[in-house]
Amino acid sequence: MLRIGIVGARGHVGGELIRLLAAHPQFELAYVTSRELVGQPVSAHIDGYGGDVHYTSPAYEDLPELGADAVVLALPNGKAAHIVQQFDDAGADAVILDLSADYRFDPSWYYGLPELTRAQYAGQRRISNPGCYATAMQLAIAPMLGVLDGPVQCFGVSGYSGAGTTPSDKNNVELLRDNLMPYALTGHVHEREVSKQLGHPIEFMPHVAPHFRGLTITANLHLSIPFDMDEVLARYRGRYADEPLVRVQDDAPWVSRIAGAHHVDLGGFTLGGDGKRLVVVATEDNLLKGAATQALQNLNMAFGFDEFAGIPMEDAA
Ligand SMILES: NC(=O)C1=CN([C@@H]2O[C@H](COP(=O)(O)OP(=O)(O)OC[C@H]3O[C@@H](n4cnc5c(N)ncnc54)[C@H](OP(=O)(O)O)[C@@H]3O)[C@@H](O)[C@H]2O)C=CC1
Ligand SMILES: CC(=O)N[C@@H](CCC(=O)OP(=O)(O)O)C(=O)O
Repeated sequence: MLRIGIVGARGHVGGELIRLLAAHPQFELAYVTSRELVGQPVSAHIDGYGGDVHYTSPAYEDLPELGADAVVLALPNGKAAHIVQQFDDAGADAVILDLSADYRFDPSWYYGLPELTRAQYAGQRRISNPGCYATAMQLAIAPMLGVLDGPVQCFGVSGYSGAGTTPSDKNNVELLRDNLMPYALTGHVHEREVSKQLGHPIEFMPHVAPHFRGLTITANLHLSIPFDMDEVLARYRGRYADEPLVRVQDDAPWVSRIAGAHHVDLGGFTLGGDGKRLVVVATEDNLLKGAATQALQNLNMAFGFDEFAGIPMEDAA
């Protein structure tokens, strides 16, 4: 068994990753850290986890000595560099997978959105996991690259688990009740992330809603040549035909149906009258394909396992 450490395991994403790793045939938990839950059994906090691992809170300087084969950083943005430095200083060769935005713009790290980037995986030991909205946006837009005319507009709505556990307006259930909260309407980090990764400008307008998990992206694509619906569907179905975690459907997907699922749904394809404006809807569980499930795909790849090992495959609706 390969041993995986999770730094920041109290969080929403860390919790999902604990569940996935505990059920994985080739991985086991080396350690899970939380300052707040130190000493407590993981089984008291994670439904369905029956192991005997307890939360610990080692000094970051001591992490390289703990001997995990891979370390997952599930901390808020801005915390990763100091930890990476400890591994560099110790000459420790563990795989490091960072869930935050800290290394998504660093070309020396592999950017792991496997459906779009796995051909670029060449044994890198440093892996940056994409943002949740950024995953959905890239999968929704990628099949039309090359026939886009101008920026793509993306209207996003996320459940409040996307805002993490550190208290803020965006995860305050009182402020969110009966509400839709717009934020970062230009310049969100995922706008820059998607524009860079696709090599095409996108304009992203995020909102947070009262539900807990799951996000919707409605993408508005202006096209350089007219398309009919059969051509659009052929592009999407062809591109994702062999991808178990990307499903293409005719109807617009609903966020209420994606919570707890490991894949992304794409659908609701609608063309304007001249065939040169396309609207596409994507839904995704931000904590799963938007974070933990994608991290597991990347860890599987890093250790040469089947990319989908340990990922539950739901039946298509
Ligand atoms: N939530 C989501 O939908 C997604 C999140 N991500 C990214 O994944 C990472 C984790 O997200 P999420 O689980 O939501 O975050 P949470 O806020 O839920 O959890 C953060 C974790 O980090 C620890 N932590 C919090 N503040 C600090 C601090 N100042 N210094 C050190 N440790 C701290 C917490 O544990 P403790 O305080 O007990 O030590 C906790 O374990 C983030 O980088 C996020 O951007 C990526 C995609 C989707
Ligand atoms: C609702 C909400 O606040 N969502 C987060 C996105 C979560 C995520 O994927 O953020 P990272 O890029 O930090 O990993 C946000 O907009 O920043």
